[in-house]
Amino acid sequence: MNSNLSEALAKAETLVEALPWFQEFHGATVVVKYGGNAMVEPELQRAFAADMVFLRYAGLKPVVVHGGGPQISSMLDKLDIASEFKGGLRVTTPEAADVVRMVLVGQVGRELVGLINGHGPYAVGMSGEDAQLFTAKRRWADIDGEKVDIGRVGDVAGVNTAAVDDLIAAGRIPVVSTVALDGDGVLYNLNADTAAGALAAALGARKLVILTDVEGLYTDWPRKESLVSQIGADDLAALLPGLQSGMIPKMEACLHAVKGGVGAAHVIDGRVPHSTLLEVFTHKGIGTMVVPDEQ
Ligand SMILES: Nc1ncnc2c1ncn2[C@@H]1O[C@H](COP(=O)(O)OP(=O)(O)O)[C@@H](O)[C@H]1O
Ligand SMILES: CC(=O)N[C@@H](CCC(=O)OP(=O)(O)O)C(=O)O
Repeated sequence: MNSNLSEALAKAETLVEALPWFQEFHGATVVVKYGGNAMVEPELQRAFAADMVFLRYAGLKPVVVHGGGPQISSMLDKLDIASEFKGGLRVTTPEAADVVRMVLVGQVGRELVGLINGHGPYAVGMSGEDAQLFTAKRRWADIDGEKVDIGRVGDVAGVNTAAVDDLIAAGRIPVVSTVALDGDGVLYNLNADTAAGALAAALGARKLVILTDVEGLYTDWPRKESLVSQIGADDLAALLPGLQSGMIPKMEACLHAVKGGVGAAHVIDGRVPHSTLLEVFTHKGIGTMVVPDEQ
């Protein structure tokens, strides 16, 4: 067999390997959370945008929720506004909340919408404020069992999926920026993992996929051998109090999603190009998978 033909056959095998997953996930809603740390390379952003369009053409219904922590930090630095994290959440003054909205809605969200729409008229950006997608309520950080005031940081008090449902029904790819108002119209900064978990549960999504800058969850961070490939909801709940920094909202979101009826929640390495496709369409998947307890 000549080398051109064997190369072509290898490609055909890759496509055929994906067939069961195309069948399994046809018509399924998948919420993909794209973390700010996984979008620092332009090439990775382009690959991510192509993957979302691929999912759509493969018959899935992707909904993107994006972060932008590093991008917010860099804008706050430029504006000389101090910022720190407590329990994985940014302490947010009213002034910082305006910057968070400006960066997430006006910059990061726009860039992703533009990249996806390089492939056709699919992406529509929206903020948690639009059509009351999210209603916020004040959130405190939990530091060693103590409630700590972190300002304008919101938890999700309610999700109204109507506008997202409309966009999905029209064949669009919603791209969600995670700021929201409370009942009095006060602006809150929602952690993007938290918002993605809540949205996945409210939509009855089949999967939540969280792209970050690490291979997955380590039970004993950063010991390499402690990387978890699969964990049940109860075991994860037992592990949560011992987790640190950015992993806290991520794993809380996974737990919230699977407890809320989502089939599985994954934390995967967004530094790997096309990691979402590898997760959805290959036998082994990648990263850490959180499953409901009955599995
Ligand atoms: N147990 C853990 N397992 C994996 N990563 C961890 C763990 N504890 C802390 N981390 C840190 O969490 C980071 C991911 O969170 P974060 O920086 O908030 O990412 P993102 O911008 O994708 O939301 C990793 O880069 C890693 O440094
Ligand atoms: C309350 C809180 O921490 N909000 C986050 C919102 C952005 C985010 O979650 O971005 P990543 O997904 O890139 O971490 C922040 O201000 O950084």
